[in-house]
Amino acid sequence: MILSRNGHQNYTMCWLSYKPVIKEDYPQYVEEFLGQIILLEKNIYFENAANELKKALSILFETEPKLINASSLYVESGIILGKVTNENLRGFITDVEKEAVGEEGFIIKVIDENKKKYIIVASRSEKGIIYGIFHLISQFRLKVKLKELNCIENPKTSLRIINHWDNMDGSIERGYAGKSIFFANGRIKRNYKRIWDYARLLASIGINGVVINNVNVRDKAIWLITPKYLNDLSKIAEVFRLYGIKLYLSINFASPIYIGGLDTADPLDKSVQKWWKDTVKTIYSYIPDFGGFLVKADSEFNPGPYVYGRTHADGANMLAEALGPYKGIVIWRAFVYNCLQDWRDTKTDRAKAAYDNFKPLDGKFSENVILQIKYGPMDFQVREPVSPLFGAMEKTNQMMEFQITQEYTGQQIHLCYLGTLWKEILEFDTYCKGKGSYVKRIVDGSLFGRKYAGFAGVSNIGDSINWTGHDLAQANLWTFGKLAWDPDKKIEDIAREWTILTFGDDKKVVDNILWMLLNSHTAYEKYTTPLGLGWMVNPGHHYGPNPEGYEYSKWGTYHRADTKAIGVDRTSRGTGYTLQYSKMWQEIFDDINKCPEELLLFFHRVPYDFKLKNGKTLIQFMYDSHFEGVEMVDELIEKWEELRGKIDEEIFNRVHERLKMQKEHAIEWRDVINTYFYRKTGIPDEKGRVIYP
Ligand SMILES: CO[C@H]1[C@H](O)[C@@H](O)[C@H](O)O[C@@H]1C(=O)O
Repeated sequence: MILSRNGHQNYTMCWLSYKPVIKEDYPQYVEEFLGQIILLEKNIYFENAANELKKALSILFETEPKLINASSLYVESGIILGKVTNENLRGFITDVEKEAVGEEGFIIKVIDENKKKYIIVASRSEKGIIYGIFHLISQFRLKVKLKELNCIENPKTSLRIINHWDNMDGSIERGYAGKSIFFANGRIKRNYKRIWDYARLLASIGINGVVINNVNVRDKAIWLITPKYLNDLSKIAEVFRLYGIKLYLSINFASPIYIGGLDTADPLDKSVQKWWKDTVKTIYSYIPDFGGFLVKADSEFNPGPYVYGRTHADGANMLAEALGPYKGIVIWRAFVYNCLQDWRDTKTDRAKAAYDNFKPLDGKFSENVILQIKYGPMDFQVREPVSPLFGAMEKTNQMMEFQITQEYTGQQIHLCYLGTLWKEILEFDTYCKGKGSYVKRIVDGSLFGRKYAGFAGVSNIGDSINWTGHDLAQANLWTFGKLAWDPDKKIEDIAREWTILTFGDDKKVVDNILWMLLNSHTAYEKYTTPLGLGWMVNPGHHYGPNPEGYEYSKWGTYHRADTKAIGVDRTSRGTGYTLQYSKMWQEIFDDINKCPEELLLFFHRVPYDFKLKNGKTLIQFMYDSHFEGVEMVDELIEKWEELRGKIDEEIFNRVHERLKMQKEHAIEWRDVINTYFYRKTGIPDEKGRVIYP
């Protein structure tokens, strides 16, 4: 539902757009249990959670539940909010249950006795209660039965952070949903209402941290860590805090030079160390629960410790020491590679860079440093193997970096649901400690017993009416949060829940949208760069096909197609990239017949007449894949058109428009890529379809 244009709110609330439930559909517990909200704790976090609940109930069930601040339980029914340790809950929550609720977790427990009818939502701390309340609200909306409300939930990961690549002029690097909600014209915006609603959206999916500025920290953004901006930042932090979310900032490693007037940023220099300590102290005087720094160092022209002949551990640990006393953390990105390569150099392999730079530093990072690693070794392509760093650094805290914004996956013009890909990544078994060494167990910290671990997602939101440009791209944000909370959750369930909460539970609506989501990544992969090929995009903005767009440039992303073969030999006989994996995967990836086919061209140089598993030649597979991909877009459009009249008209039309653009651009991909291969090889399509000469 779009809210008033001339009024206050000109944006939707995505999956939090509550609609009244029709009376006949009211669950039987509405009358008996939802008459009042009983607040057992007196603090703003619990009060805020109670207000969220009250607001939701009043829309969903047209009730006006009374809000009772109580120090004892004198009423006989209602929803109770309290801490698990609250005296009044003794007798209702067992010791075992109490123990099972962690720092950010919650329990929902139904008491259905003769005289007592309670739904208890209890958390250990101020942080967990908002998660519990949002969970309960969504259970109501999903029409979950009374008995099934009982649950204990704890996030499996400690860090669930959104990374904004927002610049202070209001632009967003790789943003496809409008302008920044945080910055404009070199200043911090004061639109707390939108930030408030953003905090609500994030808390409802379990996010607990947000980095609001771009990792490329330039110009004015370098000064965000100074009193010039800290006052305004503290206001933003205050809004987020209410929803259990900590504020983090990206920093420029050379700040001591830019801001401090020093002539070095050498991490081992005493004056540099002191400068950072003073700066951090000032930050915490404004924002007492400041999360910490995110750092892109020695990467794509950003300064870093290499400039001074120091290691990344030297750099990260210096900052960690400054932040440590305040429980702050340093999130250090592993996206470090040579971006001044020469295409004639076939020895350097960009895929090897992260491992080569960081593996030797395992065990050298301080306790409050976390290495943030992109899911694959290159750069968020439609398909890449899992980065070999996962599993290779037993003594280092690690985080998974996913790109929610669709830089290489259709820029929110194309529907490309990323949950299916992310799930595959998380389920990958690295074998680093034998069978069962899943990526999800590395990034939740359990495999190596790390306290700090988790997920970072590059934001796909902006100030557009629906936050994400493409309405269905909201599903990517939702899914990121849900997977970060619990990487074991089934992806179909995550997608289904989003669909119902966003569009209602009409069977056709749910079936069709679910099909669209779950098949869209496959479609995109088929009509763009299948088999692990990747890239082939227009340089700079990265939208649309350009087979040799990056082929002779400095960025090191070559596919090296000639008239006979395509792909890079990354086996132990080639660049040696496969040697970065555990023995078992080395052998599989090394062998062209065992290598998972969807990654074939990532690992191997393959002749066009090579026979794939289904008997097709590589070239014929390429042609077929591109035609099939476009046909799948036709199906996406069909599925959507069947929902006309069942979906809010404005949203329907917006998505419809984008799907039509997707079709047009998918055709362009198909024709440009197929033509490229036809020209290279001279081999015609055996089905005789039109491939442009
Ligand atoms: C923020 O810079 C981005 C850059 O825009 C993007 O094209 C590249 O993929 O990755 C960089 C990174 O992840 O640092």
